[in-house]
Amino acid sequence: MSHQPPPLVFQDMLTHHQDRALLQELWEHFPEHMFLIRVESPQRFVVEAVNPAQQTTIGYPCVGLTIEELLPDAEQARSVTDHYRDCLACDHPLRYEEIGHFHEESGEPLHWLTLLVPLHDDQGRTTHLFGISQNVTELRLARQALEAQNARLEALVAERTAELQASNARLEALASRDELTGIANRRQLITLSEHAMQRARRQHTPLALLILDIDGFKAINDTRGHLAGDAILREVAQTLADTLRESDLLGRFGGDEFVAVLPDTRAEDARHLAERLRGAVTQRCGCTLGLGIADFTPHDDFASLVERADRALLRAKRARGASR
Ligand SMILES: Nc1nc2c(ncn2[C@@H]2O[C@H](COP(=O)(O)OP(=O)(O)OP(=O)(O)O)[C@@H](O)[C@H]2O)c(=O)[nH]1
Repeated sequence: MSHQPPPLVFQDMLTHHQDRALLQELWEHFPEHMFLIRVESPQRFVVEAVNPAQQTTIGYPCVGLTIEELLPDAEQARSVTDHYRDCLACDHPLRYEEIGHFHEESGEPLHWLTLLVPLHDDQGRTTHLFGISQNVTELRLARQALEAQNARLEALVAERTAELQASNARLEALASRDELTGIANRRQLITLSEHAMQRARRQHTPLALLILDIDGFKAINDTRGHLAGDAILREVAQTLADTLRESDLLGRFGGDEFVAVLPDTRAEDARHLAERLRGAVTQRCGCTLGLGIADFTPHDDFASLVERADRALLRAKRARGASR
């Protein structure tokens, strides 16, 4: 198969002589490496010529050397000849980046961006590979430094975000917890109770609300002091939390009043549980509890439910006062 050489780039503008002169100028003065490799076989590549820029870098006569002789590092030589074979196989200009240097004792490896062009004879056989190599080490090192800097920044942002999330979680916990007892505060109790009531309404399930109030707490404070009063509030909260189920909600409603919301619980079961709570508090905290219970109806909201439980608590207190 005969192979038509492509027309010269400048054939319409330059004479053949000028064309050659231009190539000669480029070869002599181009600041990047230019080289011509003779393809003796797909396994054997020999340096045919290097331009002055590349000759300066190499520093010793290299024309006539095979790639293995030219490059001291066997792996680097293999990588280069692999690129040459790729170029032969695709029979098309090839661009690639490689890392390496010409001298064994050189320090940090250099990065080269290379364009390789197959050159053909009249029969279309690839006899030579023409290459231009640009030293892009500074560019690559700058890119690596930028990537490292980006990675550091990303790590810093991730660290700050985690800190922020943790402090948000702490703030949220602080905003939703009663400082003295650690159980839900009134605001949190109302929010959670509204959700529980919505579920009860939707699923037609029972729900009960208990108000528990420490009997004669003012007298405890007055006789044993506020710190002792605080300790009792903490003990009562802990005892109530220990006795209730995981799914029940418990909060400090204010002063010496606690509210428990019991999802999936009928009035009768709520009464039994309330007695258990009172028994546990009497036993563990050395005080007694007044109690009011309200059963949820679909028309209730938190306020109406609390109001009924509060009235029941007052009635119970009055009844106990009258019976004393
Ligand atoms: N130690 C302490 N006392 C508190 C706290 N919050 C409210 N109190 C006190 O709790 C007492 C509640 O008094 P009352 O509402 O009259 O209740 P009580 O003395 O238990 O009366 P009854 O409920 O009728 O038995 C008041 O003296 C408040 O000052 C607190 O965080 N710590």
